[in-house]
Amino acid sequence: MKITKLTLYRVPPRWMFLKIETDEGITGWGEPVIEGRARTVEAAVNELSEYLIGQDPLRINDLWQVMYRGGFYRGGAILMSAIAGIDQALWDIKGKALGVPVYQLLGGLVRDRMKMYSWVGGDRPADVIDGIRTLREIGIDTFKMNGTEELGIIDTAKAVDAAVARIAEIRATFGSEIEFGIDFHGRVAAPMAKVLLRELEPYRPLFVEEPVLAEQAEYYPRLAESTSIPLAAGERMYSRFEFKHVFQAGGIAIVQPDLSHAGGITECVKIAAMAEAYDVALAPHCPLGPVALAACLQVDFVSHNAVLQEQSMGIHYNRGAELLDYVVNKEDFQIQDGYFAPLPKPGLGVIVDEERLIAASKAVTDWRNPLWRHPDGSVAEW
Ligand SMILES: O=C(O)[C@H](O)[C@@H](O)[C@@H](O)[C@H](O)CO
Ligand SMILES: [Mg+2]
Repeated sequence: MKITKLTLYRVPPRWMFLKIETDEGITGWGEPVIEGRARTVEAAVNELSEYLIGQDPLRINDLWQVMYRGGFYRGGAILMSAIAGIDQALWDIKGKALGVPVYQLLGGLVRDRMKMYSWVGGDRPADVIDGIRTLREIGIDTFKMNGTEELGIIDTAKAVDAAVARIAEIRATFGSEIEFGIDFHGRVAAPMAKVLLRELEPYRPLFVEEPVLAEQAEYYPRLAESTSIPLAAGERMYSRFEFKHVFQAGGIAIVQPDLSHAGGITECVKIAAMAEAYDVALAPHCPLGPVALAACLQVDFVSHNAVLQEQSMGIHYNRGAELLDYVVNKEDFQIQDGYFAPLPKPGLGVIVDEERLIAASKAVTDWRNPLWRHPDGSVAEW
């Protein structure tokens, strides 16, 4: 079998789909994208396609090494997201060629269903109580929300009180009937992370995510010493070679590699295995589309240490399209009592509505994350 063509579709809300065609008529889909830099990843995928056209798509490991090691400069968000989407599509092709879901190619199921969580509260966390109440009606009992708005390197007791009051209200309203993670989203600097973690301790969040920016990872073990709240990170780490430092230093209880940013299935199964060796849980990051989610689920169902799966249904970014809008087999992604079932179809398990993609790609705009500023006019972490 040989790869014949790569086609990219940038579509609302902020996703990009990659179709890889072969000379045997089997097509694979991937979702290579960096939210807000889709055109940059598009260029990277087009450059990498030079190594792929004419090659055997079943030699995923070799193609991965060529894409990673073939360039003198490697790693980082753009190149690893381009590799990730291509890798997803190659696994999709392989599963379809052999007539089995990808999880079968990775050793089979370690669980019968996978726990998921939903976002509530939006960019500036608000209305989380109503959001939780609505989602509980469809059986979802695990949530994530942003912990704060903009926060200074050193900020006020008032800002801390606002962040804590929101969480206190959740526990006061729902008790321990629900669970929730709090995403600091990299908005919190190390000094304030310590303060917030201490103040949030009594409310026992399931985890605090990105307690500081990935580039401040050396603080993870120190912050972990100061709290019993499990710390989570990983969406802005892009390969085993970044995660290994986090595993060695300790402090992170849950790693969250993004299947569309950290080199794809080939890389993320390796990260999952490394995490297991360090007794670290896996909770793949996935605020993106259905192909990214399908790739996550394929890894979840073969990883003993997978504990939670993010998905973007109802997320505040999905303006212009919802998670399953481009999916034909929507029924396979149905959530039952807060869990996903294994995707039954060959490959990644998602049947893409290409006609819908083509139409949507004609009206796509370039999504950008907000540029926030502090009251003094300096740039704030979003
Ligand atoms: O946890 C999450 O989903 C992420 O922090 C998410 O909010 C960001 O990755 C966002 O997609 C960046 O544009
Ligand atoms: Mg996050």
